[in-house]
Amino acid sequence: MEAQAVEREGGMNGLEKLVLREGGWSAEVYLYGGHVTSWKSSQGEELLFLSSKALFEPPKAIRGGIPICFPQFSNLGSQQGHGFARNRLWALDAHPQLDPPPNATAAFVDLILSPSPSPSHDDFKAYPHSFEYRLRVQLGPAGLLTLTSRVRNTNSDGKPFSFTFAYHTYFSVSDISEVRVEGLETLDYLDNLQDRSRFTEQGDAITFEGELDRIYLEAPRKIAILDHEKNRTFLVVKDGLPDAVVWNPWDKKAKAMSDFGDEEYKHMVCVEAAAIEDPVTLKPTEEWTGRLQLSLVPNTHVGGSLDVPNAL
Ligand SMILES: O=P(O)(O)OC[C@H]1O[C@@H](O)[C@H](O)[C@@H](O)[C@@H]1O
Repeated sequence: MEAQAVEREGGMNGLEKLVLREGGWSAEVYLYGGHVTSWKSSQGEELLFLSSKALFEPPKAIRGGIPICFPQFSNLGSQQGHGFARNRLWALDAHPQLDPPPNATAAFVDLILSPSPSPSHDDFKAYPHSFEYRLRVQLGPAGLLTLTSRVRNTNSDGKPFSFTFAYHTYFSVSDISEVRVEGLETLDYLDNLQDRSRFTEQGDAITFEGELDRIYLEAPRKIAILDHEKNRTFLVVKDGLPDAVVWNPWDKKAKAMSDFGDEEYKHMVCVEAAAIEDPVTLKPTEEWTGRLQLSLVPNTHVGGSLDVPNAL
């Protein structure tokens, strides 16, 4: 369903996108991947990182914005890396099952990942389950960007299924060496650069001096990304998503990625709200909801009094 402040436009390479506008802010969502590629402040400043080399060429995932990793995070299973949702064409959801937001000024769009394909389709062979995946992207007052994912098991064979998941958000930052991620201190993490061995975070914040690729376990609901140079903080609020991934490829890996500029690692950081260590398991008719809320606040530490909208 499209609210009034939403327009359908042609995007890169003829791929369709939806543009949400609210109070001078805007966000863009491609049907390809159900992928948010832009979130701009009322000053017109882009807040998400999108690579200048992003391809917008199916079946390659778009490098930047907010890819959706489903039904598998990374290579944790037999699926393609980060699952198939980010490189499928989603559709507008004609029958959204969420009520319109109570705030009448919010712009929102409801998408659905095409219902499970026939048994002969490669996706079904890789993930032989019937599901409905509905995504609402909403832009509210003061630019609050909310992504709500709802996955329902529609298997008629009585079988449960499991998945891992991440909102793989790429944030735009002025200079990665000046960035602090707060809220993950003292947590256990799995280090993707060391065979996912388990460690405990020792620092009082995460800072970046080289490649970093970690899955923080049972992370708190709020995580802050402080950008000193810009004097601003991104606030990530997650519900239904216990874990958090922090990733920066740094110079060597940046050079090895064909859809990423050699120097672009300096201006991005991924902080991903995720469900990884304990996969989500749904019995038939059961539904899971995972919600991500992004907002921008003046430089604030995560312990401070931040205005966080209600939980699920
Ligand atoms: O290149 P991809 O498939 O988009 O993945 C990018 C990165 O995604 C992160 O979530 C992973 O932790 C990294 O290991 C990975 O390199």
